[in-house]
Amino acid sequence: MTEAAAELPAPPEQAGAVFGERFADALRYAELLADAGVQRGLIGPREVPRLWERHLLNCAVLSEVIDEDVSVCDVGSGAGLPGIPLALARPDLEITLLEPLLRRTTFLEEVVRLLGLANVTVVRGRAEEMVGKLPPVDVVTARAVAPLERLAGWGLPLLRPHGEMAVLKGDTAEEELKAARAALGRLGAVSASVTQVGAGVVDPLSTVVRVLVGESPGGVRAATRRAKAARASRTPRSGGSAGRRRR
Ligand SMILES: C[S@@+](CC[C@H](N)C(=O)[O-])C[C@H]1O[C@@H](n2cnc3c(N)ncnc32)[C@H](O)[C@@H]1O
Repeated sequence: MTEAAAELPAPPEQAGAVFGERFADALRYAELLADAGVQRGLIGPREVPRLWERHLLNCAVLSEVIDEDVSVCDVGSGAGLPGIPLALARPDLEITLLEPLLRRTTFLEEVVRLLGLANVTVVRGRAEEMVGKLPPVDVVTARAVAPLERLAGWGLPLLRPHGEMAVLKGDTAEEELKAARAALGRLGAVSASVTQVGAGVVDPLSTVVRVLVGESPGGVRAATRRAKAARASRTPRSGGSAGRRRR
């Protein structure tokens, strides 16, 4: 065991109720973060003593704003936060962990395999390059990835119509939302609010910015682009790849 891993505290009492029958896997995930996660520079050694409260539980309580049996894409998942705690607390969710860095996706794939997380898929890529490549999801989650306005530009186009982005934010949540409101509207958001979750589990509570989209997630321009792409894929073009395939 590394020096950092030795600093991992016993799980708090609430962890049993939050992770239920997957509590042993949550314990294993905390150990993996404290050990391999720190060794590979995916999480700072100073985070280890507060892994449970600040990371696993803080992320798992995001499940309070997520409906049953929906698909989720965790953008910029890093070492699996909030995606892995969510998948452990909510086996009913279909979760995609989207992360561009190979070192991190390698760790995520190892975690998924070691914990046998059948409801999790790891995809390597940048969110803004995944529109049209990933099936649209019901919910996009994120934590510590980018300021809200930029994140919305990446995350909202990944949603299906009437989907929701639920982002864990710190004290700046209200401020960021205020600054991003106009941009959110252009991106197809129909409502946005700040809420707190985790009563009885985490103290302080976790702050979540919730952004709901309407019929055109990603905004009018993105909807037009998608419609054009769909038309192009249906229309065989002479000299195009469809034509070549037929010969
Ligand atoms: C500070 S880390 C946060 C990781 C994790 N969400 C957490 O809370 O611990 C930011 C992560 O966002 C990823 N990222 C940065 N730009 C991205 C993009 N355009 N699309 C998807 N992920 C991105 C980075 O590779 C990194 O893993």
